Amino acid sequence: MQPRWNPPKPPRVSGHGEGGVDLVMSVEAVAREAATLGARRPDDAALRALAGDAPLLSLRALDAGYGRMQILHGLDLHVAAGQSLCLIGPNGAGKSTVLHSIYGFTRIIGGAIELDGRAIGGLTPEQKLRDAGIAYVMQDNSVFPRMSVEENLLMGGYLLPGREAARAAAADVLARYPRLSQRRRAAAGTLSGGERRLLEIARALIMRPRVLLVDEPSIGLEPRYIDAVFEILRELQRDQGKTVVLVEQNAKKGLEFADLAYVLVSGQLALAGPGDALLEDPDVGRLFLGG
Ligand SMILES: Nc1ncnc2c1ncn2[C@@H]1O[C@H](COP(=O)(O)OP(=O)(O)OP(=O)(O)O)[C@@H](O)[C@H]1O
Repeated sequence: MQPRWNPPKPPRVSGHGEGGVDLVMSVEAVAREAATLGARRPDDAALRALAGDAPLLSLRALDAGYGRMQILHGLDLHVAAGQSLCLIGPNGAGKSTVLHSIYGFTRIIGGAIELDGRAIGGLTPEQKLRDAGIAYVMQDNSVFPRMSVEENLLMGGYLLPGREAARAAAADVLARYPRLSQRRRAAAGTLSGGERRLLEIARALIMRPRVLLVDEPSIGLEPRYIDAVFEILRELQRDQGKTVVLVEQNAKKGLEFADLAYVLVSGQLALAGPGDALLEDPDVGRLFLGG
């Protein structure tokens, strides 16, 4: 008889190197490398300095998880207004859990989450979105395929007071993205992969957030759309001053994009620095960039 419980697969470290080479490491190698990187972990003062000593969003010694399972262990993180920060690391390291914790999807066990120096760890996701100006773009394909582009955008405004406010916000967003505007009456399911990702980001903008949490913007996208999506995020950061915190499995793209990068291993910070510095870092190169 087949066992009903499938034993967990061993963790893999995967990255996308030059030429799209996937790097896969054994469990032992992951443990060994994690220990090496841990020795280089910056302290809180160094992390604050990376955020110009003026963080907008901070995690302080955050312990968080799901139910009884603790995933994040004493995580410190600081990002300033208008900065971008990319989380990279092995599968299962807890990168998405960081975004889930900031947005309010996890159980906070200890530590604090602060926005502008105010503790926000106790707010619900709705309060985060409506009151704190934090929006979350989830990893999975989350458009409603049978609804039009415009209707999908209106869904992003469900916390606004009344349909008219949502319509006005959707019109603002459509004015910024002609590609979506041209197709606003089309069913979202007929959009290309890149357009669907744009719609997901645009929907998160309806509430005019200050902070955008973006989970794996490049996942499932054909290579020709990936640069376009990062360009949209860059424009939001550079021209509109949004703070962007993202998780990215394509480490090279994430590091090229982000001002700051944090490497997470087993729910702990292993390494952090400017994105371009980590792009040149030999440990990061070996682990995540294919050599
Ligand atoms: N909603 C959830 N409920 C329970 N456990 C979860 C949930 N989401 C994630 N986990 C668990 O938390 C751990 C960390 O997962 P997480 O998705 O944060 O890692 P990750 O670094 O983003 O990985 P990946 O790169 O594979 O997406 C994993 O063991 C995962 O199974």
